[in-house]
Amino acid sequence: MFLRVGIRWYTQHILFGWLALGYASSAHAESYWLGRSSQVWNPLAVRQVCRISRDGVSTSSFPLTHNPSCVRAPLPNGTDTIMEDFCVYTNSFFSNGRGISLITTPEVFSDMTAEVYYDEESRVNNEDHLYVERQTAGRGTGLFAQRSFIAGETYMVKTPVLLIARAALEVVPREDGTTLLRQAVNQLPVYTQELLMNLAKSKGSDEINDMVQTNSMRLDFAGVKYLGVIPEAARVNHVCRQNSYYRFHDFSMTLEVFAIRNVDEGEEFSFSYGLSDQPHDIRQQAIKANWEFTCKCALCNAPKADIEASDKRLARIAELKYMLPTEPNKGPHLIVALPELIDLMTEEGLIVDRPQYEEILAYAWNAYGDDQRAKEWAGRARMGWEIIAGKGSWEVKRMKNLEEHPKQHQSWNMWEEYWHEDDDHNDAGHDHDHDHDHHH
Ligand SMILES: C[S@@+](CC[C@H](N)C(=O)[O-])C[C@H]1O[C@@H](n2cnc3c(N)ncnc32)[C@H](O)[C@@H]1O
Repeated sequence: MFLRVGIRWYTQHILFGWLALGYASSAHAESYWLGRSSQVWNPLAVRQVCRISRDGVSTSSFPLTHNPSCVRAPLPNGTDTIMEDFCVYTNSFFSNGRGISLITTPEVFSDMTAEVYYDEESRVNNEDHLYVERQTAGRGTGLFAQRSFIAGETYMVKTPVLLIARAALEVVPREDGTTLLRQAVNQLPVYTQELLMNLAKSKGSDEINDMVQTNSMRLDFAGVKYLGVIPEAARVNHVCRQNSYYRFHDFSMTLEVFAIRNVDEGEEFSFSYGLSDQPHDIRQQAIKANWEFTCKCALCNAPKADIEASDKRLARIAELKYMLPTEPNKGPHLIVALPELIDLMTEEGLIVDRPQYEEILAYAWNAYGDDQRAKEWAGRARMGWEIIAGKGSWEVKRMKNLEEHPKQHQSWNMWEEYWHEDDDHNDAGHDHDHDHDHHH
C-alpha cells in the first residue's frame, strides 16, 4: 500500500506503568519454581553461558552475578498452551556498578551478547549540570532543566535497572510475579535498590508492584516488549502537551531522553503518560483511573473556551486520521487532508506524531509529480524526525534522500497511471498553480 511505503509508524508511546501489571489470576494459571538464585563468583572473569538456554544453539555471553531463578507458567499459543520459563537475570556490575535485572525468557536472554555488556563508555554520564530533581507543589518530585535546551537536545542517557518482559506479567500469577520482582530488586546493588524503592507509589498495592506500576516505561528491546524502570526518568511528571520524549537504544541498552521543543532553564521536564489525543474529560478520567491524580496541566486548567477549542481540534484530528485513504488511487485526497491535519497538530502541540504525516504528504506530492512540494515537505519531515527519531536516524536519511532525489524515489509520478485510467481521479489536490507536464 502506498501510504505505508517505507514508513515506520512511530508508535512508541510514553506510558508509565499503564495497566501493565495485570498479572494472570491464579485461578487459570499454575506455575512452579525451577531454580533458586545464588551468587556467582567473579562473573567478569568467566563469560558465563546461559545455563538454561534450551535450544542447544543460542548462548548468552552476558555475564551474570547471580544464578537465574525461574518460574514456569502456561503461555497461550494459538489454541494450545505451552509452558514457558520466565527467569530473573541479574548483573549487579552492569553500567558502572548501577546493576540491571531482567525478567524474561531464556530464549530472549540468550540472544543478549557481550557487546551490550562491554560497551561501557556511552553509558557513564554525569548529568548533574543538565537536570535536577525538585519537590513540586502537588506533583511530588519533578525533574527540572538546569540550563536551556533546544528542540531535539538530549538531556539524559541512562540504562534501565529493571527490564521486565510484558509477557511475563501477562502469564505469571501475581504471587510468583511478585517473588520474581522482589528477587530482581534484591539482587541489585544496595544503592540501586534504594533508588528504586524511593520512587513514587500511587496504587496502594504492595510496595514492589506499586513501584513498578507507577514508574515503568514501555520499551521495545530486540523486538520484545518490556516495561523498564529508569529511576531518573521516572521523576518526569505528566502534562498533556509534553516537552520531552524518549528513545530506547537496543545495542547500548540505554534510554535517551530529549527535549521535543525548546525548554527554558528552570522549566520542568514533562512527558505525556498517554491519551494526549483524547478530549479533555476522557483524558482526565483515564489519568485519574490509572495514576490516581487529577491532571492540572496548562491545557487541563485552561479557560473553558480554550478547552472546548482544543477538544474541537482533537475531534477533527481524529476524523481526518480516520478518513485518510490507504488506496493508492485515492492518494490525491491526501494532498487535501494532510495540510489540515498537520496544521491542527501544530496548533494543538502534538509534535511527536507530526513528522510521519509530513512524510506521507511529501510522498503524496511526489506521486503527484510535484518535486518542489515533495522536497519542501520532505524537508519539514526531516526536521521533525531530527527531533523525534534523532539526527542519525534512518527516518532522517530517508527524508534527505527524498529531498535530494525526488524523481528517483519509487513514489515519483506514481499516480499518473490512475489519472490516465480514470479522469475522475484528476480533480483532487488542485490547490496549486504549477504546471504538470507529466499529466497529459
Ligand atoms: C512516574 S512518577 C513521576 C514522578 C513523581 N512525581 C515522583 O515524585 O517521583 C508518577 C507519579 O507522579 C505523580 N504525578 C505525575 N504527574 C502528575 C501531575 N501532572 N499532577 C499530579 N501528580 C502527578 C503521580 O503521583 C504519579 O503517580
